[in-house]
Amino acid sequence: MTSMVPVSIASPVQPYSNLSSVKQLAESPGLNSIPSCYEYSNNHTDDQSTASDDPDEVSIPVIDFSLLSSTNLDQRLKVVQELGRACQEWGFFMVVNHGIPETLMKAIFDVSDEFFNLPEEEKIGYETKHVLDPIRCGTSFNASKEQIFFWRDFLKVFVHPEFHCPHNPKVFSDLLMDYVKRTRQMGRKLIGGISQSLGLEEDYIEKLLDLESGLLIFAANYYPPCPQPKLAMGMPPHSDHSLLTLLLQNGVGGLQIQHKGKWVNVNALPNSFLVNTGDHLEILSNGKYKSVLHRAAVNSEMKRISIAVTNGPSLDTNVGPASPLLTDDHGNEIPALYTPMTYREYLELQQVNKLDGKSCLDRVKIVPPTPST
Ligand SMILES: O=C(O)CCC(=O)C(=O)O
Ligand SMILES: [Fe+2]
Repeated sequence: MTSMVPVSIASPVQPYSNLSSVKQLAESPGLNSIPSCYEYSNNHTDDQSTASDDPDEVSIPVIDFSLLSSTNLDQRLKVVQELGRACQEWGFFMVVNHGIPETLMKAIFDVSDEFFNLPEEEKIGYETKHVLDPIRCGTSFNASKEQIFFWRDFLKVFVHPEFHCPHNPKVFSDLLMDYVKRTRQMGRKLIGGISQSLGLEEDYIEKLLDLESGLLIFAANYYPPCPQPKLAMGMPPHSDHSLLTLLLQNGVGGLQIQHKGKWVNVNALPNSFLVNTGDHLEILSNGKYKSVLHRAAVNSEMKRISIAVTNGPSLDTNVGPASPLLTDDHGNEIPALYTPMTYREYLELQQVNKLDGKSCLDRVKIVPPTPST
């Protein structure tokens, strides 16, 4: 069997292959410190607070999903307002009463875990080459571009409008299809509520961004136990490219979001979904609903798996701020703050750069001219 350990422990900085897994490194016998190329905290002094700080845990807004289908209009209006507030004040909320069976949620974790446990040789076929390849497997974020690696392996699969799935484990495909069908419905309903919270028709975003052919990416993140968790980082501060991301974690915390300029820990109620706003909602809402910065810390005790489904526009829809949001109540024009771009172009732009805060979104932001004096 060929060795796929990314770096030798004796000589840490070695040519690195995208295929290598940090899982295999973490399982090397006697590993009690991390190679220097994983020392995030020592190399990001510009990131004012690093994972070595211990952020507070906060209560994030909770949305009762069942109320979005309520026939009681007052109840529905109330939950739409709550959704709008959660998007505007947090960019993050927890969804309960979503109707997705607990057994399916558990099965998705188990099958993802099984995938990461496949021999490295088997995962080679899914080496990450191009951001638009429908099945990609790798480590860190974009290991060919990074000097400091993240303590994370990943699998990313395009599951809509075309459904893809690795051949192994054998049960993956049926489970994933069911999971995607249900999370897609949930995402569309939430986006409908968010559309209304912006004062638009419920199906406005759906139609404008052609969500019938919207791109959904299933991402499983695997963070093995790390001998020096305060030095390493599972995923650095970033915003998601999506409209909305639906996230689950295997009961092990680690997700942190930036709220009012401070990093805070978020933990989900059992069987709830964590939902965050992405860059395309920020663009569409002309900056009203900002995408939220988040990151994943690691720990020394337990492996952590998170499962994200990103809900995005169709790849070829040009997305810019929604035109009804560019006029105020008095009919005055509001300047568009983002340059329209297709989702395809946006994904390619993100991939050629390092994952770095909101740097991709910054490239489509329009800087207003400074008033001449
Ligand atoms: O593991 C987590 O909690 C965060 C994952 C994440 O941010 C992502 O997949 O984009
Ligand atoms: Fe993310």
